[in-house]
Amino acid sequence: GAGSVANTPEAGDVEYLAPVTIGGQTVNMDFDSGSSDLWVFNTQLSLNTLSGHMAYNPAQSSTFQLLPGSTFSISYGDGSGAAGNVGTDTVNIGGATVTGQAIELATDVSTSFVTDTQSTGLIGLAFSKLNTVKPVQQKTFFDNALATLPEPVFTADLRHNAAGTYEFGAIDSTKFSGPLAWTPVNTTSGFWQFTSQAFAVGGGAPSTSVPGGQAIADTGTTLMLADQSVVDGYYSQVQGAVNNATVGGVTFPCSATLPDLQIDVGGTMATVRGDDINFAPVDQTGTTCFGGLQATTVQPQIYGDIFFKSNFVAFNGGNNSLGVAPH
Ligand SMILES: O=C(CN1CCCCC1)Nc1ccc2c(c1)OCO2
Repeated sequence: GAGSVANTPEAGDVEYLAPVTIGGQTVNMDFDSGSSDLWVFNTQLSLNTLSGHMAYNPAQSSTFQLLPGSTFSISYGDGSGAAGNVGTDTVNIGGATVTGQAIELATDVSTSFVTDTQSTGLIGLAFSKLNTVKPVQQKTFFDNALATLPEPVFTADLRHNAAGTYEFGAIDSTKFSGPLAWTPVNTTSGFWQFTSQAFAVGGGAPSTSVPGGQAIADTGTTLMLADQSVVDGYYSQVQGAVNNATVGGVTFPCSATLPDLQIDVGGTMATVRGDDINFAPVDQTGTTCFGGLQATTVQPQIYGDIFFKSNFVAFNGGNNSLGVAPH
């Protein structure tokens, strides 16, 4: 059946966590449409590493089974990572249930995960070809659930400083306004990748083509990482915006009024609210603010939580497409 869980933003909308029940144990996890491993803090880790975290205890689960000789090792674009061994267990997310789901048990996690005590790990929702388990690659929760879901979809409803929803198997049309604009997804890279070739600022004239012209929908990335041409075009319309090498990106006066950004999603222009592009102050006085739109030199572009706060997104694993609508 379908499943629906509330998600909760950590302070500053840095990441969005939602409850996952693994072998009867409910833990809060980071749902990440930009990766394809489900890994958890667990009782193999040292007490220092576990301090402040919830942890999955496979010994307490009657349905856990070790996958002898299986290991995983994952590293993310921000340089963080985790590694360990692997078993299977029953996973239930708001009623959507998968038996025999690969549960990757970290025996090593990088610092940013240790300090992020609200997160018990990640649930990857990109395509299974990116899964890092060896010697036999494993499937994501969504991939395993596809055949049994009423509809082959999951949806992300992320909000600024407020609870939202992750839903599996149904599209709740009360969560967005107007029709969903559907775009085909290119699954070659293993991401939810689509064409994004133009942008406009504050309702101005659309740009011409953006180099590379590809983007991925990534709930696991906090910001919106776009081509330099988009970043330059947008912040040229923000008084006092500067590239601030000290803090590592574009900042502007917190008092600035930020224009909306219109961005191409498979031929339809989606809007990112200017308010959401004012991400956070970088100083104690709240004078200088850090932009939610930043440049990436790698391709594809990465449309993270800044994009999702203005747009409800449906991920269709039946026909490999994305549906986007304002919310
Ligand atoms: O690494 C991530 C997302 N990642 C998801 C798992 C938790 C830790 C953060 N995003 C990211 C951050 C910076 C990047 C990048 C991707 O690609 C280039 O620079």
